Amino acid sequence: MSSQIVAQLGALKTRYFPHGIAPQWITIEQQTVTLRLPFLLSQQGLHEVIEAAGLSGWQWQLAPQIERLRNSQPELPMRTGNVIVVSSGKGGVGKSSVTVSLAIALQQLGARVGIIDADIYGPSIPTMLGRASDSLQFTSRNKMIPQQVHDLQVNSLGYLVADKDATIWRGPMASAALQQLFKDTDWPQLDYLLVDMPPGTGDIQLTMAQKLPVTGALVVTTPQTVALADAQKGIAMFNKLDIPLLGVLENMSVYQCPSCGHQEAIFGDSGGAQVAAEQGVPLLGQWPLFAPLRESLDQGVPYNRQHADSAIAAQMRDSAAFLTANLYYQRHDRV
Ligand SMILES: Nc1ncnc2c1ncn2[C@@H]1O[C@H](COP(=O)(O)OP(=O)(O)OP(=O)(O)O)[C@@H](O)[C@H]1O
Repeated sequence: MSSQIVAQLGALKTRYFPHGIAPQWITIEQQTVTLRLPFLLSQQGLHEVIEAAGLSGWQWQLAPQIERLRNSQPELPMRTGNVIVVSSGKGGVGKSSVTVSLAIALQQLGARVGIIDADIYGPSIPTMLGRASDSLQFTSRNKMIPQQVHDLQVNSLGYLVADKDATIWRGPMASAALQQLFKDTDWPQLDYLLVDMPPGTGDIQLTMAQKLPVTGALVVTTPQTVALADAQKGIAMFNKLDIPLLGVLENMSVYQCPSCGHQEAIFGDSGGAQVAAEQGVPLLGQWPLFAPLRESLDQGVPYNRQHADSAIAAQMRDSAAFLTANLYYQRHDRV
């Protein structure tokens, strides 16, 4: 029976498992199938697998064993796990909100997660996570101790300099500051480290991306035409740097009324999906413009942390899990 299930799962072709599930990821004991995947899987993803394999009579369990993948600078010592840069061609599309929400979602799925806030134009992560006025502590060896907020490990330019000081920095200073946040922080063992980059695709972003050991990148956009053109520039930038593009996340896809749940495509329809299709990269998700999301971030408690059981929090976990699967498939064949 076990070998039959392993064969059935191996032959599956789903969104998450374009090549099926490898036999070494599956353990079967009594009536329980355990998936020890090298990336994360959401409940929705697991449900898809169970349905597609026709194995709903079994107990299922996820025990992820996240793999540390090759990055753009393999010679650097790595405690920080897989480094994922979050970028946007255009400001204000919700890059920082997406970074925070994805970090919470990854952590809810069982990963150890850190965030570097390198947005020199407005390091907003400390505000979104609360405790913005906390100052950094240092180890006896003068390394920065990351802030521990909502079970995430965080360091931000916002903890180091006043907003207005960082905004006038030029490329080399911004790049040096990012490297310092990366190298001079006493990061614990992490599975994923998300880097909130400054918006845009100019020299600053290019240099910053080149100096980090990057495992993969994602581009955040809204469905607006102007944001889409900028998203394409972002994709081109990562292609030029030979950094795997993990996908496009369409934020503020539709306006969702907090009272009745009605959805309205006020910024246009599925633009992010079109860009993803044109560029041949995955669409990681289409998140609604949802006022309670902004309100909770303004109060320093991310919405999906506060409402972990909500439909939006589940959608965010699905995007986060899909991101990790794409990261694995893009990097694994070259490890
Ligand atoms: N899906 C959403 N629903 C509601 N509000 C959102 C959503 N995404 C982002 N926002 C809000 O929009 C504003 C801008 O978002 P955010 O600061 O994350 O954008 P950004 O792209 O990082 O901006 P910047 O270019 O300044 O770095 C914030 O007030 C945020 O709370």
